[in-house]
Amino acid sequence: MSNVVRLFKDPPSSPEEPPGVAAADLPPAQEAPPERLWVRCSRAVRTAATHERTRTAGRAAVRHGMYVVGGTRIVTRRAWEGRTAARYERLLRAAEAAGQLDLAQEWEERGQRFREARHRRRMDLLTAPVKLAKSAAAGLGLTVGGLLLLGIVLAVANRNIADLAAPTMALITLIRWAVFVASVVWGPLVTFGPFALLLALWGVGRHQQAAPQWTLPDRGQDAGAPITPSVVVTALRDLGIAPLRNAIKEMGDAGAAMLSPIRIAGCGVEVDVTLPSGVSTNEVQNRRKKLAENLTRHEHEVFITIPEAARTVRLWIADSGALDEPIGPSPLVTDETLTANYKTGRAPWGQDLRGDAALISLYQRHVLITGLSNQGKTAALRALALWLALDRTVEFWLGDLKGVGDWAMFEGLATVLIQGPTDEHVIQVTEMVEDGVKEMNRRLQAPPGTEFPPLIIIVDEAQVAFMCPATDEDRRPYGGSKATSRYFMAVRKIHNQGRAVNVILWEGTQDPTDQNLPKLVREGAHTRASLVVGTESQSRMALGDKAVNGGAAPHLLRQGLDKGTLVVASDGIQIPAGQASITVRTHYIDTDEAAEVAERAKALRDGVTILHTIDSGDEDRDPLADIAGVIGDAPRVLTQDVLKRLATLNEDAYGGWSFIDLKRVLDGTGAEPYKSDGRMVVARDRVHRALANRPDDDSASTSA
Ligand SMILES: Nc1ncnc2c1ncn2[C@@H]1O[C@H](COP(=O)(O)OP(=O)(O)OP(=O)(O)O)[C@@H](O)[C@H]1O
Repeated sequence: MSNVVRLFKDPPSSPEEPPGVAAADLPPAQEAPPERLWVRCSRAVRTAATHERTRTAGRAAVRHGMYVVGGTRIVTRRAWEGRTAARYERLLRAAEAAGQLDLAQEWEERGQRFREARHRRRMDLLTAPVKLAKSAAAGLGLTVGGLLLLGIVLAVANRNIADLAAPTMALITLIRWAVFVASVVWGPLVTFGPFALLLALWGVGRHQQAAPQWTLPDRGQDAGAPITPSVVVTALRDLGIAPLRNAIKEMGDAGAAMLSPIRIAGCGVEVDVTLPSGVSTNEVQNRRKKLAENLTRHEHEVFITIPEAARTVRLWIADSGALDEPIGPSPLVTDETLTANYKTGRAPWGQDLRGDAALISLYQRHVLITGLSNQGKTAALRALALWLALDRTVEFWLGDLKGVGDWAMFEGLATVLIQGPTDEHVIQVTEMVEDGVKEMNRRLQAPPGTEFPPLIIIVDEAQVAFMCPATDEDRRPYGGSKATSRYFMAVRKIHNQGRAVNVILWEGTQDPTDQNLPKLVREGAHTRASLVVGTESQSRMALGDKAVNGGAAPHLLRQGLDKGTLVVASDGIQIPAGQASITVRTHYIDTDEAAEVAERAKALRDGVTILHTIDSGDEDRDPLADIAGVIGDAPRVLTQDVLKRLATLNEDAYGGWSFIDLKRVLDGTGAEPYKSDGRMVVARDRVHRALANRPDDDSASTSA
């Protein structure tokens, strides 16, 4: 290494010495110059002064000092109010601030009465000295007279004249003792009295927490503390709404007059707050997070709704953490005997926040459920369908535009089941909904009074249909929201007229936008429910302005944590008076449980033929084969159901068919319609026999 030329005379020492250099070989480390004493002192002082323990001690000292100051203020005020009309004035102002004019009038009258009584007492005082002197003279005379009389009685009884003065002397001795005791006690009383007074004032101040906020112990410690009127009033006062703060300050101790009694409501409490004039309900609603924090709760644990009464907000405050507890399983899963009734029944969907069962009527209501992805939309929609499947009169046509098997259990239950995400599936779903329109039109033309079995058309992941770019041979788009858009127009028609003839559309859709969920489609649903969504504007799309203005806030639910929690706006569910929506935590029915419920529903019904696709129906039909196809495995099917299924299979060929046409085809085949239990049916075996015995058998093929 001797040929290495060093570029630096004194290379700077590296922070880490190369390994292998013995410590002894190193030059002695250069010692840092000693710090000045004042620097060290000031640093020590600063460390000590800013240490957490010092701060806590400092806060405690100020706090307890302020308790005495606050206590003095409170006691003085109480004394002052006890002697003057200030109390009545204060309560009068509080009632005025809260806009309670009746109450204000009452306080004014009471104050007036107090002043009159005080005036009378003062007038009485003017004549009091004379009265006092007179009664003192009378009292003295009576006492002296009484003592003398007692002395005379004693002197006569004891035959001793000296006893005449004995009672008077005894009284004088008593007075002397009293003076002696007072003089002994006086010294300590004078010494300790002020301390006792301070202690009493401190006690009052501590009880009322009369110290600045920053000196009080951390509020985090009492997270989840019980909700009392004073907690609610303080939380409202500190909300940052100036008129509310001033009004509450004016009210002083009377702030709780704004509150209704605090009621236990499910896993939380509920209280109505009548706001002072000048404070609007949505100002409070907009500060939900702050209010929740002031109440030592998380934002999602406080719900603010607007009840009927004017200028009133209803707060529902959850017990801390209670909303994170799961709710129990669905009655659909636990009660194997459960059945449904489309017209009169209500689906057991979940629980509201009060813990009451949330039951929803699905009778003649189009349904729309929205939410972000993977939050439980399919599960919520499916739970409704599973319940309704337990009414055997209900027919389902189902299109699942995700197609990963979420609805697979409806195989054998739904008359039409389309599962898949491609444009081809969208086309089939569109045709299914268009067939729904035809069925609706057919029903609308039926004689008045005709009863129509419910037909529920379900499209899950409907946004896929709206966003589909495919067009048909006439260049009409399947997706989009133009007047030519086929899916959109079919949905609109059913929304407009399907209800009365029981052709009902349910849609599940994800992450709504104006493009994937057009306004007219949103507005067309009678029951609108939303899981968590991203923004308030999405909440408005999902539930409508009215519900959101009334406090519905699915955008404030927590993504991932509030799975299955829906905000529902519908007249089919009981919503507390004055509110526009209700929050429902739905029972979760997983896919396996759903399959079990579906099996039960199937057991309630005959075999139903599933049409996995809708035929476009241009080819020549074979009516007998088609009849066999739509009968499926059921031993016999009502003629009207055969007609309906034929029409679903191919509207063009069979849409206009009546019983006469059916009879015409079956006449002479040996499979003619016949009466069973008083109703006309077609038997599967007979139709199959007719098919088999047909001379020109070659064209027979079922289209199922
Ligand atoms: N009521 C519920 N309670 C608790 N968890 C639920 C509930 N509903 C759904 N989940 C959970 O959410 C997951 C997603 O549910 P689901 O498939 O219904 O959501 P989705 O919104 O339809 O999803 P996607 O966006 O894929 O359509 C389920 O696997 C389940 O774990």
